[in-house]
Amino acid sequence: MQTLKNTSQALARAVLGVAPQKFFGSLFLPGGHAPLLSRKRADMIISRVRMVAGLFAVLTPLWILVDALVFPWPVAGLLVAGRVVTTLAFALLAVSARPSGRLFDAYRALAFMFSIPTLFFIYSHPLLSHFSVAGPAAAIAAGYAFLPFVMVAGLSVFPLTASEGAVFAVPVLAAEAVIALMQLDMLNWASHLGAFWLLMLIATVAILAGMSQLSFMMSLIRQATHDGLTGCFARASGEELLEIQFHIAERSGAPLSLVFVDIDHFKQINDRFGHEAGDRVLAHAAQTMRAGLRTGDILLRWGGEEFLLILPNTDGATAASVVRRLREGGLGKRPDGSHVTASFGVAERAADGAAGWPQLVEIADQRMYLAKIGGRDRCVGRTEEQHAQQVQLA
Ligand SMILES: Nc1nc2c(ncn2[C@@H]2O[C@H](COP(=O)(O)OP(=O)(O)OP(=O)(O)O)[C@@H](O)[C@H]2O)c(=O)[nH]1
Repeated sequence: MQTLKNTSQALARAVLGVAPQKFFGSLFLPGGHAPLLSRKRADMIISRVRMVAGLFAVLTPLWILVDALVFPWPVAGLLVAGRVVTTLAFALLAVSARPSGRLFDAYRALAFMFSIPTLFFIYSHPLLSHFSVAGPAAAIAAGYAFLPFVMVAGLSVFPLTASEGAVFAVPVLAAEAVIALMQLDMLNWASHLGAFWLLMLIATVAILAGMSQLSFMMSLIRQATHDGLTGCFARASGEELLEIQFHIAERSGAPLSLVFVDIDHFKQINDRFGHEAGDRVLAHAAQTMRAGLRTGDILLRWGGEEFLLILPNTDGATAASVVRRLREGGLGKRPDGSHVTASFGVAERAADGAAGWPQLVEIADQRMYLAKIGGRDRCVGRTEEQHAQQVQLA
């Protein structure tokens, strides 16, 4: 049974290029899955929309020559007018779509892009059927009927989930169905049904291609944004996440806590047991911390043996209880069998009046330092800091 499972997994991996769980994980990826992924995906979609729109803004007017040469008047004139409008729409899209990091803008750009050829198809197809053309014009007109096939195949260019791909394919399929219904008296049922079936198959393959792009993109982003040793977010991507979370909290007025974590006497591990043993301790401590967090909490490696814990929608008191839970669970063991401990500094955006995320990090860092000088293996938050100040004054 296990062999069968392994073989089918290996087969699926060979076909899909990634583990099937990862591939199908991208099926219904919600927009807010990870703010970083959403941002990068939105920008990639918009830059591809710009590229495709720019390409068609150049290619569409070139085809005017073919229309003018092949079709009789007034069909040629009407087609040329349609192409001029189409060209202008593509050009407008190519210059106006700007990467904003927002998925909504990416969806809007995609919808605009797909609606241009769909409307041209709805406009041109009845036109060509109405004025019956013959000879080379008839051959070219028959080719124009394949425009919806090109459109659904174009879905494969974008890193989309299955549901997103389906949403963008449906209007094209609907346009094909409407056109077919309008012409039922002229052409036979079977050929329309066959064409529709083929269109659906191409849409399915294009959506699968878009999903595998998304899956590939997700693994590339993961590699680029995560620290190889600990699997936590790396500092650069972590700073981006901090900025996003800080703005979200500022806009909504929600609390946002930050915990600065620094492993105690880590240098001794390296010095006594070697760098590799130190690496193992670091990786294990990070893994233990991650396992103790809620989904939505973010752990990033700030550098060396320092970590930052971003806790959205969490006030200072709750953050302190999160730290208590982490400390109780332990951070693993040193090679000599003693417990790994750390010093923690907690800061909260509103309570500490931080003007920006760098200031919030600075406050948490200072409190972590207070925890170090207070004897290590402890947590210092706003209350403990105030208490220490009162003791100093007294
Ligand atoms: N093995 C390993 N060591 C690292 C890594 N990054 C940083 N270090 C080491 O971590 C040590 C940090 O030492 P210190 O900053 O003196 O801090 P500490 O020994 O933990 O002492 P306190 O923080 O004061 O408790 C240095 O020796 C670094 O070389 C890493 O990726 N792997």
